[in-house]
Amino acid sequence: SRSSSPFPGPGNASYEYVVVGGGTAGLALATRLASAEKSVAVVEAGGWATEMGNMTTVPGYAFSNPVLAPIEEFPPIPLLDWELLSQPQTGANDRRVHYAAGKTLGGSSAINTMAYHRATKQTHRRWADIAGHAGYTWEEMLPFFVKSSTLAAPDWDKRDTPNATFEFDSTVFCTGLPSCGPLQVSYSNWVDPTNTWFAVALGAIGLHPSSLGFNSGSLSGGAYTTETIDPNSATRSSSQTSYLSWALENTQLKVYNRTLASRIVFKNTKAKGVVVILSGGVFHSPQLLMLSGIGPKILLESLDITVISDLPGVGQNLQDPIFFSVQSGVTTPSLAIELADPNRLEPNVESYVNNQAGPYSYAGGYIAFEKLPTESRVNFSNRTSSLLDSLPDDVPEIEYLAGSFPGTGNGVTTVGDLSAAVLNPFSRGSVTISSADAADPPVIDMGWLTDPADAEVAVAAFRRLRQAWAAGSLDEWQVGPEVTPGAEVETDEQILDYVRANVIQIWHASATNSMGTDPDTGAVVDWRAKVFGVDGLRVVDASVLPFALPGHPQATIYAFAEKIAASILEGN
Ligand SMILES: Cc1cc2nc3c(=O)[nH]c(=O)nc-3n(C[C@H](O)[C@H](O)[C@H](O)COP(=O)(O)OP(=O)(O)OC[C@H]3O[C@@H](n4cnc5c(N)ncnc54)[C@H](O)[C@@H]3O)c2cc1C
Repeated sequence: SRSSSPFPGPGNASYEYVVVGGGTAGLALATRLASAEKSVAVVEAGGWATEMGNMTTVPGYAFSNPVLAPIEEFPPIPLLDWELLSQPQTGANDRRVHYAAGKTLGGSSAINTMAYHRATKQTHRRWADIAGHAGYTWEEMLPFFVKSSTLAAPDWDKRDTPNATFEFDSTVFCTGLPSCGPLQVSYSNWVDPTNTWFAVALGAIGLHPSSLGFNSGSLSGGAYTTETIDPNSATRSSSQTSYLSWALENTQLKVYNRTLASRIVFKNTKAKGVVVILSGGVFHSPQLLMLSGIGPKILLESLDITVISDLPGVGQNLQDPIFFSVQSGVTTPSLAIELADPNRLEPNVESYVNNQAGPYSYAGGYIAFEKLPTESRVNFSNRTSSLLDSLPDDVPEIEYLAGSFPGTGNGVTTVGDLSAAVLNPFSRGSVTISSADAADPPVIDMGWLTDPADAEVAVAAFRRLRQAWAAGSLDEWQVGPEVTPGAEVETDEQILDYVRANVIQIWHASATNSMGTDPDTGAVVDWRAKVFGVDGLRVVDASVLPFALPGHPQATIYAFAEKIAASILEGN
């Protein structure tokens, strides 16, 4: 761990490649370019995540990190987080939401909740069609998923949960070879007992365990997820601990951290330096483009910013999957109880430190995906049905997640939480700027539930959650009536009110600089991630995904960074 940068300030140094943003994609890409003996500098606004002690390294803390607070009065954590606050969400009772975004080397990979899985085969087909390039098909992307990661099989002894064993597909990974990728992917060395129950409950409503897991191009049914956890130390694997650590030992990569990039400098329409690769993430990359004169002309002119390229799509098309839950009291042991009980502290710390196991080694467990069944769709409007029908066949509509929290009294020691995420939002948000100063935060509107189709899908998903709770398999374990929202919330209208009042983000916002073929239709970058209308500038991060990926995006963002690095090195 380091407490300060080993590198001097930028001065007049020059590089072949400058990567702006040392986050998930940025460090993966910079490492690959540096390992090919290119001169590369990374400019990162944040410092080192270890300045917050072990908050970001211990998997068991991933869900209790205060950075997750999605509320207007959130606790500031400037060493990790950009402290972004959204615009009032008109579709969610005008709430303003704190939206965590990693401000540290590693970016959001240093604060995320570590679930690792890939998208579906037809998601990649859709991406290839929109990008106008076959390089985004599953077959073409798989080598980059493999190149970025190393899989460790579950350690069944440490997991020690006989009813949570499963099959998985290791053929889509590199396992244990020296040439495997730096990102460590494994299964937690502990299982939250509540998850084993939820797996049964989801099975009872038709979401059966997948024998492949979620890394083989299919997202259907349930599985214990792979996580970005280093299996040897049971600590977080981020782009900093994996790629950057290696690069600092083995390449000439320069890192300028605690350095805020305020704009990209152009000579005519050519970015100064050989190539600038912008990797500031879904909110800051569009902000930096606009500050640099790339974006909607009318807006830029209104802020006295010289227009370099009039690209109306910059900051538009934001897609942000939402989620909400149904909760009941439960009687099983749980992560929440383990971490809250002072009597369990010593044995749990001992198990973690000496054996890399126990609750502190755990981040996330069982998740499930589905297209809503026919009976859930009967009340959909024709418009909603046809929007959903326009998605590829293998793209799930809903993700289910399980969790637990300390109890609420009245004999309830643990609250079991079943959540649903609406994966393909038809609502659109935006990122814009209110000044020409990089020190002012970007203006973020996620657009939650502003499209009625999302509201219909959310109500249907909510009813599926209740079906899972009611499926019978949870009876011996569930205590009392539903805690949240409670049985009085019954009609579609009441359910939607509850959703609007309580929905939060799952931190997977994307597509604010969408990839495509035609800037007139809102595309910002081409298939090589090159920005339209200028030279020497690419954007490589979650902002250029053409749409919200089904489920958790980090696996794809690493693979995408690998793909663009390879493409640059091939001269594309
Ligand atoms: C709380 C949370 C939980 C999540 N959980 C999961 C999960 O479990 N699984 C999953 O797959 N995905 C998860 N995600 C999503 C995933 O982590 C992100 O989509 C992904 O990490 C984004 O990568 P990126 O490269 O686009 O941006 P980031 O990793 O955010 O990197 C952007 C970097 O740019 C830097 N930067 C920005 N502006 C400037 C500037 N002006 N000057 C210098 N530097 C700048 C930032 O400090 C940051 O380091 C989660 C995200 C969050 C926030």
